[in-house]
Amino acid sequence: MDLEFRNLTYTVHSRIARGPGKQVIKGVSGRFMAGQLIAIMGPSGAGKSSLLNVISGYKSGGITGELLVDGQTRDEQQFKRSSCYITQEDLLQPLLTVREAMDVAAKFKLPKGAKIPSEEILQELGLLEHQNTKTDLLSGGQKKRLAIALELVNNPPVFFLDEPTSGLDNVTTVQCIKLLKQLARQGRTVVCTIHQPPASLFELFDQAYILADGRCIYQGDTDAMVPHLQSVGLACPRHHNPADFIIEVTENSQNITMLCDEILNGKMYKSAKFDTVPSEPINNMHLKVCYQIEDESGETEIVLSNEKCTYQVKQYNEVSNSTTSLDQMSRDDSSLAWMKIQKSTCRYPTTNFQQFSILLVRMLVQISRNHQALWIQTVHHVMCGVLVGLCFFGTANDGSQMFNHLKMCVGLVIFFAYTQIMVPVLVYPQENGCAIGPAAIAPFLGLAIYGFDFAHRIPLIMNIIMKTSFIRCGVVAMILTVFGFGRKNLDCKDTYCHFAKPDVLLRYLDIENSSVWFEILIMVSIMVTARFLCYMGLRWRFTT
Ligand SMILES: Nc1ncnc2c1ncn2[C@@H]1O[C@H](COP(=O)(O)OP(=O)(O)OP(=O)(O)O)[C@@H](O)[C@H]1O
Repeated sequence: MDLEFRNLTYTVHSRIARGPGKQVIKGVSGRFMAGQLIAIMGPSGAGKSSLLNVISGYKSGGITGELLVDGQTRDEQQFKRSSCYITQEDLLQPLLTVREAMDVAAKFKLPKGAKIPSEEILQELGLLEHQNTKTDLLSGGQKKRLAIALELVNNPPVFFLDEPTSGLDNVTTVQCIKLLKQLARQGRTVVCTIHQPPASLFELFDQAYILADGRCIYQGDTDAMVPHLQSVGLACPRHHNPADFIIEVTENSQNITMLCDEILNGKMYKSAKFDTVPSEPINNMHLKVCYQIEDESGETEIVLSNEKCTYQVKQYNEVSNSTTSLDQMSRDDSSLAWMKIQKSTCRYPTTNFQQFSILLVRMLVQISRNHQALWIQTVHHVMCGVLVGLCFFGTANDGSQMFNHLKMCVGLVIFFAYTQIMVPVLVYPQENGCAIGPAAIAPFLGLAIYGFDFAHRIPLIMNIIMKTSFIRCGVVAMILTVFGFGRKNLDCKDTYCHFAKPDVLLRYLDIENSSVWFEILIMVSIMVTARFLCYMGLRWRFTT
């Protein structure tokens, strides 16, 4: 799949300060060809990650310019399904083995019944012997290879990688880049950002795309870069790393302008291979993905390589509203075939329910293996149970202890609310946002205990606001459970116990007309609304 972009700009807007925004990518053009390993390089802050995010479709807001695939304006949805993005941090699921992680990815990405290619891919990427190792115990290089293996499950023709070598030692870095080169040689377009690679690594790349201050200062074959720099009067000293040299020259802003003008901000491509015969694709890795068509009569097999491939797709007949299976024994280019399959299926291979089930099973497996969290929960619950029991021992039926009864109900609900939040805080203290949960609960805690001693005087509007506190709903439901349902009068050892009759307490708290089920309904509604808002927030994040 050949990627192209023309006059691309990307502007970011500050969420705090108003204004025209900052242009991070400034009208660059370029093309990345199938079968090539491409390095996006440049000094820190040049816009490498931003460019990668824009051309991969990871960012879609604040962009102007044209994005093309195989010479045609691209369909963003389809392109996203034809490409993958591997982030700098390896986002691997902890507590799963390598094999399990592969199988989960395959279940997500391949239709039911399709052959799961986990073993084949692990074998090719040298991870088969580690298939029973937990992902968090892998070395940096193995993690990176697993991240690539997970994407290879559905064999997309375009790979984007953000700094794939960061945190790896020299040997592992070379292995990683050689693997990417192998993937590229099989017909994929592999684009990655990289920080000043050593000369030996730099020459492994086919194409370099160098950015400085959001502008393109070089685009072309890696081995054409030094001659190009020399031709514009910037001779790279002998034995000097060309990748370091071009970054060094960007310290002078006049050089940036001159180089940007020379390469027409990416419209020009410098090649050193006009006279050479294109190298034969290395095809020593046969990665196949089988897409099972619904009626199981035809199985589509795509071998992503520079070889031609055969495939069989179902076609939708708009006139008769039916689908017919067409034997398209095509000799198309494999990436074209990939796109056709995506077009013919027009939806994700797994239904929403299947995705939910896969995630649920994965989560349960992870919870059951998270011994630390399970121990924390067990010890925490047992200790709190014993302490609460000791504090309120022998007072359950004592009519003079009304305020202690209320304290117990409030304490238990808060205990359950905070327990759920504290486990992730204790287990993953370094995760972003883990402090937000406990902090966000504080106002609801205030609303939960507000006005217990002047319940009848709380204005209606405040009553409605208090209903938004799920902790209060929990407290009210617990009080109604303990003192409602026709509970008999409590014992009274004093001369007079005002709250010995449970009905008096419920009336005093102004909850005699509430029901446990109504409070539960409100809690469920709050839960559904919160999850819906999270879902909408995530959707919004993914579409901008
Ligand atoms: N959302 C944003 N808001 C404000 N500024 C941004 C935003 N995204 C990027 N920038 C700015 O755009 C410029 C380019 O950022 P980018 O991360 O693309 O650079 P980079 O070349 O990848 O840098 P590095 O190599 O250090 O990771 C930086 O000056 C950065 O501060």
